[in-house]
Amino acid sequence: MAIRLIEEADDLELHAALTSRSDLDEMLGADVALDVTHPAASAAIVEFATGAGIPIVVGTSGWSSERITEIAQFVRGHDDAGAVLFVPNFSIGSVLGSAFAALAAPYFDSIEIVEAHHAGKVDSPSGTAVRTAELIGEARGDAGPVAAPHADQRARGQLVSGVPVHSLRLSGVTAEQRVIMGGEGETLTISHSTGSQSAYEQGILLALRRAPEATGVVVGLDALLDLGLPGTVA
Ligand SMILES: NC(=O)C1=CN([C@@H]2O[C@H](COP(=O)(O)OP(=O)(O)OC[C@H]3O[C@@H](n4cnc5c(N)ncnc54)[C@H](OP(=O)(O)O)[C@@H]3O)[C@@H](O)[C@H]2O)C=CC1
Ligand SMILES: O=C(O)C1=N[C@H](C(=O)O)C[C@H](O)C1
Repeated sequence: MAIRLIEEADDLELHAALTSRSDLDEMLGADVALDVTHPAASAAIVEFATGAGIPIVVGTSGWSSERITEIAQFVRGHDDAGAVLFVPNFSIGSVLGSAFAALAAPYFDSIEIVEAHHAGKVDSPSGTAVRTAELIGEARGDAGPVAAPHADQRARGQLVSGVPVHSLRLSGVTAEQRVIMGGEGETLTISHSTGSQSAYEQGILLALRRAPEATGVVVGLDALLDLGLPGTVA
């Protein structure tokens, strides 16, 4: 789908389309790279691109904030390193859903995330859920950590920034996320469903067009949408 988008866009030209059997050197000469591969392959691809001074858009999931910080340190330490734009989710609706969750987070002490993906997804929790939980953690500030009672029990999910995340892997699903918040006598649910991969098209094109002018390491399409969320890794 990414290849088709690039080929169809008047202002973009496909330099090379790599597979798992390609030599990363095929990237050389490109103005921008797009990594949508596999969590086990992504680190080497990103390191190659930044080392070669090629700005890269990373859609591949499975990146921890620790690894992103390491990449940010490398980029900061090398003037000629290519910028890295990590995009946990290319869907505008998903990005807005995460932003709305961050906005509401200080007002609800109980917050949990339930994400569902197709059965072929190899990593969990999803990159989107990790990003959403991190935004919630940051947004809470003085409100302190989310209440996550009995979180030591396995069925209570995996804590990300103190937020329990529950992952479902189901046939018949593309990608879904619900952020459920509990307060005094009420709950608020922020829900997003990806019905088709076409949801990613607008975000992929936006990221590819903006990456060449990016500097350092940027996390989240929200940074390009001027939503005012934390996105630039200092
Ligand atoms: N940010 C976002 O909005 C989205 C992110 N994703 C993420 O993108 C990633 C890919 O997802 P999906 O497209 O469903 O996965 P697929 O398994 O369908 O496709 C992965 C592709 O990556 C290629 N590939 C694997 N390893 C390498 C490598 N070392 N070098 C070059 N190419 C490689 C594979 O090629 P080959 O055929 O040779 O194996 C294959 O074409 C996942 O991490 C997923 O979570 C997915 C959707 C949206
Ligand atoms: O594997 C997928 O399909 C997706 N992965 C990304 C993630 O981990 O959040 C983005 C989207 O949810 C689709």
